[in-house]
Amino acid sequence: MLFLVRMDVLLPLDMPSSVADDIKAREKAYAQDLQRSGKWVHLYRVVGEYANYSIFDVESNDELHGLLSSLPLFPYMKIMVTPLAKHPSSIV
Ligand SMILES: O=C(O)C[C@H]1C=CC(=O)O1
Repeated sequence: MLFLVRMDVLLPLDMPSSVADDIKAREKAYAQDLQRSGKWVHLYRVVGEYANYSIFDVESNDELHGLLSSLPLFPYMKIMVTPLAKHPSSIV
């Protein structure tokens, strides 16, 4: 099952930079593990925003929820999920 996911990162302005840097480092490691596993298929920065658009390929809504809610940045992100279906004109 494919999902388009937008994540907007909203770190508290008063969060110490050492804490933010630790969360971002753990987020990067987790995100790269998921990319290597094939579940996090695409990850793009939104130009000019601290946000990304991603494509996930997972078995279920519950699996996606588990992956997203395990992101170290999860408490600090607004996440929007769009389920994707095959387009009738698509050739892939
Ligand atoms: O930077 C972001 O967009 C948030 C998050 C998603 C992957 C990652 O490493 O951080």
